[in-house]
Amino acid sequence: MKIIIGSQNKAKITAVKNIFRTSEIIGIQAPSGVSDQPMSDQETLTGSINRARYCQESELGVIGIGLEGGVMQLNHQLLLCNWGALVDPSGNVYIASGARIPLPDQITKALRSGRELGEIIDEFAKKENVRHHEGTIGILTNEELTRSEMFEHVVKQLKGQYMLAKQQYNVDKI
Ligand SMILES: O=P(O)(O)OP(=O)(O)OP(=O)(O)OC[C@H]1O[C@@H](n2cnc3c(O)ncnc32)[C@H](O)[C@@H]1O
Ligand SMILES: [Mg+2]
Repeated sequence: MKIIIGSQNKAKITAVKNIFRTSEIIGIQAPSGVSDQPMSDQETLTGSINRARYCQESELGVIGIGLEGGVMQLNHQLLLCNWGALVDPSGNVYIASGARIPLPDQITKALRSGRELGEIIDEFAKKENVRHHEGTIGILTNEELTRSEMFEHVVKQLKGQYMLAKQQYNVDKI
């Protein structure tokens, strides 16, 4: 079955390809409908659902996947957060979140001044395009966990929920 991902980010596309090995998979630009830098779990989740729905509705009979990175506040601290959504050919929505990790004060301050994490982390790590490679999660975990590995966990949770629903309710036929 064809899968359309709402992003052209390499780390996101690699994650989906590594989990759905046999399907035809493409990435397209899809509007998240939220800010470029989501600042809460709710906003990040909404962005992933909007992207997944847009992709699913762009072609008949396909699966749409949206993966969205953001930050959220917990106990006066900002944490990196990630959400994913899968919309199946019948329009059912499955959601899952990824690993979370606190952001250093220096990054939190820059985010609170309105800048995007993608840009801040490049400065912090003295690298270019971190968002397409190891990601913020990779930099902050000394590369123990990369951005595409983290998204692989999210995609596994999405795929698993969808496969279970398919077995139990034959969702694609509803
Ligand atoms: O092209 P898209 O799919 O939008 O990919 P993106 O890298 O911009 O990723 P998101 O929109 O999902 O993430 C929102 C913001 O948070 C940043 N971000 C989130 N998680 C990150 C990570 O692990 N590494 C680097 N940047 C991250 C990202 O660069 C954006 O500024
Ligand atoms: Mg983005």
